[in-house]
Amino acid sequence: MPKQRRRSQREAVFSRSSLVYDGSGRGGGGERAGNFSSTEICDDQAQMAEQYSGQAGFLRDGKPGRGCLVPQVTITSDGDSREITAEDLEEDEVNGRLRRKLSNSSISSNGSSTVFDESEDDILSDNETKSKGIVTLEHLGDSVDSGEQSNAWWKLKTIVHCPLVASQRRRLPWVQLAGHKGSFKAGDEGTILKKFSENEKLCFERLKEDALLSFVPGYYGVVERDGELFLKMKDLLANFDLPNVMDCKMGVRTYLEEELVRARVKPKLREDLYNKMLEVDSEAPTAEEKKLQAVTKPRYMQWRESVSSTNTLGFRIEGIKRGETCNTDFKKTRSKEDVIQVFKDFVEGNKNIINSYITRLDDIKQALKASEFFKKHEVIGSSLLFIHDHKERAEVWLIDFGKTTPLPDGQNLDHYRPWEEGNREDGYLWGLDNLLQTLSLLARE
Ligand SMILES: O=P(O)(O)O[C@H]1[C@H](O)[C@@H](OP(=O)(O)O)[C@H](OP(=O)(O)O)[C@@H](OP(=O)(O)O)[C@H]1O
Ligand SMILES: Nc1ncnc2c1ncn2[C@@H]1O[C@H](COP(=O)(O)OP(=O)(O)O)[C@@H](O)[C@H]1O
Repeated sequence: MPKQRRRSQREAVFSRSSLVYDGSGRGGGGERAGNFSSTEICDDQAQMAEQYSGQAGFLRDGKPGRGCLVPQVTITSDGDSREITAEDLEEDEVNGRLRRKLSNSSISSNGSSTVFDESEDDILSDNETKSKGIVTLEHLGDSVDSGEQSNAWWKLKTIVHCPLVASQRRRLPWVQLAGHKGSFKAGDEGTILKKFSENEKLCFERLKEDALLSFVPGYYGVVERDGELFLKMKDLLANFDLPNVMDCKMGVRTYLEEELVRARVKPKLREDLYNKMLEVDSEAPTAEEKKLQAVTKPRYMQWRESVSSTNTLGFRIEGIKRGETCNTDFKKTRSKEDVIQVFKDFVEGNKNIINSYITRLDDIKQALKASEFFKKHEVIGSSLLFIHDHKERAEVWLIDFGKTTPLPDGQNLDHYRPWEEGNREDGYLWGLDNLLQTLSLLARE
């Protein structure tokens, strides 16, 4: 059946369905629950199921967790839809600057890749599918330094026979463990260009004066290439020799509250996300979703959070490049034990590297606590990028501020409190504590 027709049929079915918050915890973030307080990482599934069913939010450090329900956007055949209000629409406008980020679509990203299995077409295409790991960045020939317009992007790969300086050659190929394929281009020496997002640009600008400055990639402004805008930033891999890289997405929530509202107000059924869900677990979609062959984005994101360690630990592993192999198949890496094993493999049991990572994460924690930026922003979908090499050099950086959004004047987050819709908490520091605790366990093994 033609794609277009399939879509309109789905929409017809969907208009009779509704998006409701059922609070049941079915298939989504129901495991992220409250009324729990512990100094331990919470990864015991039975305990989780018992204590958290249908609720959200938990704390460590002995603070009492406040129970709250995870607002879900699942599809049911009957129930009430929320009406669109003028306020909703206004909010939609205000948040329009995030639209580019929110309207990206992607397809599957499971499995691993090596330097050699990225097809030419994939490399050349700019269709914003998900990146699988090792990619070859397009490069803008000579004018990349100047900030001037250029005629066309070329791929570095196509010019490897030309006399390149060593650092350019070493940067081939580049590593992109998460995000959308085609989002990055090669910049001049030691820099990369990321597709422009107004929101991310504002974050980089605000971070210039902030305590976090030395933990985020150097930012060198907006550049235009071939009619497209990019954010120019430091390539964190540039000074490493054959770096090993890990991307850890931070926080207990990976979608903006705005996305939840949008999905209620103007539900968009996504076949690509349904298919990504099926690839991981054919039983995950509800009967209704199976009928529709589609899910909403928040439903997909909540499900991703529940099957990975996002809900239970406040962070999850997105991808790893070790040696010449990339692996982005960590969607079901959920328990503390599994996470420890992945870290152990990543550093090949090297305690010096683990200890360097712990020291750096401790510094990051102190900087986060001192940061005015952090206090005043909801940090969603941001990652910690771990990089080390065979010389035992090890660094951690904060990356991806595409969905980091400022709070209204006067509102602050503590990044520990459980999330309830409206409070905009992200669980970042709770996740960081769990990450530190996980690495400490590994260091003591
Ligand atoms: O990791 P998988 O399971 O593939 O899911 C992806 C990631 O969550 C992306 O976040 P990130 O870019 O941080 O990796 C997200 O992009 P957003 O950041 O735009 O939300 C994608 O949303 P869509 O692009 O809407 O599909 C979503 O499909
Ligand atoms: N400054 C950087 N230096 C080196 N690698 C980076 C840098 N920024 C991003 N990356 C790589 O690109 C991937 C995706 O980056 P990210 O900013 O999260 O993109 P997106 O906004 O599309 O999700 C990361 O997992 C990492 O591998």
